[in-house]
Amino acid sequence: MEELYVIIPVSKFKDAKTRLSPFLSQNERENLLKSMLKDVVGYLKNFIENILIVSNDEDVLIYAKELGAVPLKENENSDLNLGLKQSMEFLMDKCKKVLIIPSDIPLISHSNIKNIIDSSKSHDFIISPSRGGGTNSLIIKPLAIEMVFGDYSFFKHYKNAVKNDLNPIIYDSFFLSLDVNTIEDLGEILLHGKGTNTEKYLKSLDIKVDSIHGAERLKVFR
Ligand SMILES: Nc1nc2c(ncn2[C@@H]2O[C@H](COP(=O)(O)OP(=O)(O)OP(=O)(O)O)[C@@H](O)[C@H]2O)c(=O)[nH]1
Ligand SMILES: C[C@H](OP(=O)(O)O)C(=O)O
Repeated sequence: MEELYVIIPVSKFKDAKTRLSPFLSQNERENLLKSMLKDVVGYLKNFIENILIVSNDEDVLIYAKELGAVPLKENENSDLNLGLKQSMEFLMDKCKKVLIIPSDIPLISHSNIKNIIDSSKSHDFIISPSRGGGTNSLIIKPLAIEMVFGDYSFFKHYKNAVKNDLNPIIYDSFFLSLDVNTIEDLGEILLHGKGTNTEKYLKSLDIKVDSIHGAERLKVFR
């Protein structure tokens, strides 16, 4: 039985990063998701071979195989939380713990994810917050708690861990907290993501970033 398996949930390419429309076209959003996924899987492969990608999109599953991940076809009429539940049911008898990581955190390569992986040997619940109250990494025993990704999921997951006496640990990381959802987030990747596939792709679109210290920190334009 493996110590740890990574689960990466990925939406349909055509539904990728809807909050970046119309700044990015549908094709550009699909390519952005592919670049981010390549960064996430490529970095994790330095530390762990067992990576499962769950999706309802056959093209995502083909891409998963190209990246050296195990593809899992999501059940029909599913969603993010049900897809994660299905993945953990599939892995129940294959690994002791799972590391759930979203596809949209390309700065993971600048984080120290190895700390979390090493800590998972002695802790059963390790969670990293995303900005806006979400969850950007989660180590648990399969099905230890209900998956409630969505609004304020970090607090809900943490509260559930306390209720179930799982002794939750919070792993705070700027780079892990930065999931790409808004145009301004693209600016953060251009600033901090030097050398990532995602930064290269954004530069290929001639997207630029300026510091403005206004209503938002960064102005992102093309
Ligand atoms: N398997 C699966 N993954 C999903 C689903 N919905 C979102 N995801 C993935 O879950 C992670 C977090 O999702 P979000 O941050 O909401 O990303 P998103 O849905 O692509 O972005 P928006 O369209 O802007 O909400 C990302 O890796 C998504 O690709 C789903 O229904 N099934
Ligand atoms: C899925 C959700 O991501 P967000 O929409 O907060 O980026 C979450 O982290 O629970």
